[in-house]
Amino acid sequence: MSRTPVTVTVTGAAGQIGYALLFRVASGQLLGPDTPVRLRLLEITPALSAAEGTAMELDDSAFPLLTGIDITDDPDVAFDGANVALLVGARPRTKGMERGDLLEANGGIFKPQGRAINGHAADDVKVLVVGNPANTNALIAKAAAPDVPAERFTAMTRLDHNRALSQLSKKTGAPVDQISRLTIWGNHSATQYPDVFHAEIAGKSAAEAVDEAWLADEFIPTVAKRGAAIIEARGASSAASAANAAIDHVHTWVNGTKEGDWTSMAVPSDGSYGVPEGLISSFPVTTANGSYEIVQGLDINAFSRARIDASVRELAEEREAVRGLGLI
Ligand SMILES: NC(=O)C1=CN([C@@H]2O[C@H](COP(=O)(O)OP(=O)(O)OC[C@H]3O[C@@H](n4cnc5c(N)ncnc54)[C@H](O)[C@@H]3O)[C@@H](O)[C@H]2O)C=CC1
Ligand SMILES: O=C([O-])CC(=O)C(=O)O
Repeated sequence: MSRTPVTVTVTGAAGQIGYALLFRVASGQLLGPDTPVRLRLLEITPALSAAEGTAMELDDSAFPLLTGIDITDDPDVAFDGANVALLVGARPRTKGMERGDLLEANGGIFKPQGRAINGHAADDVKVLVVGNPANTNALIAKAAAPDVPAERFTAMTRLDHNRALSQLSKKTGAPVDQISRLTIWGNHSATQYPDVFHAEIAGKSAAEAVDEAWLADEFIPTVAKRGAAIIEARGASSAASAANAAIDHVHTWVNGTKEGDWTSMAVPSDGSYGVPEGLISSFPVTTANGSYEIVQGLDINAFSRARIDASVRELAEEREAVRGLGLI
């Protein structure tokens, strides 16, 4: 274990996802059992003490791979030398807040963080935005970091992907590891489109194993509204499953997708599948050697086209809104 530590910056470190995420990063589940990590935790000033408490617990876990922890409320310090940046902290929507207010409040967080990444992160930085509205927050951070290659800014739809895998597994009885080529398209919101038309179960068409009524009336709404269902049931938004998906997202980005399979990541569009260039939209992607590529050439049927277009339209509206606010 003589490798140089990888610097992982986590924002919102004192929040509930942070609490579920940091121990897994420190234990080696993010980057693998041979990669030491240095954690840099960013919090707002009033939450620094709580972040320090979490750091004490990280110390008390005596993780062999954890070489150090820094805690700060200054983004320039937090992103200094960051190889992996997990942007979790965000301003939640509160009562009476309009969507524009939410986008503006988050612009106040993700614009300075994008600038700090631009000025201080390592040349190979990989950014995952988890904080909602994740796709548009990633767009704001990307716009504030013109010196970082745009493709390094991604947003999380892996939780939606995992939710879709699990629902399809329950319906068909197939174990999740026999299901491949599922796709989440579009926005991490209720308009997202979980697509099984290219998915396979043990190498056979998944779409043929289910009927269209189940897809339209149960599968798609269950996956798309799962976040709200968790809030309703738990009284708090999903945290451990979100942290798990963040681990999966970065682990796959760094270590590669399985032969013959792909995953879902929200990445800057290159115009593929009619998604306007630059929007951070979820696509099927393969990864290898620390890079990803959007899977090309899939046939999109009319059922899928309408749903992809609806979610992409929402992303375009969010982009217009943040443009109007001068955030990009
Ligand atoms: N993309 C996805 O699939 C999912 C996204 N989320 C989103 O993740 C975000 C975090 O969720 P939780 O951890 O449950 O929230 P939380 O409210 O428990 O924690 C958020 C933390 O971020 C901190 N924070 C706020 N502004 C900050 C700033 N400028 N810099 C650094 N830290 C800051 C807060 O002090 C707080 O400790 C939320 O926006 C939530 O909606 C949650 C689940 C899934
Ligand atoms: O709405 C939220 O904060 C939670 C969320 O994104 C999800 O669980 O997918």
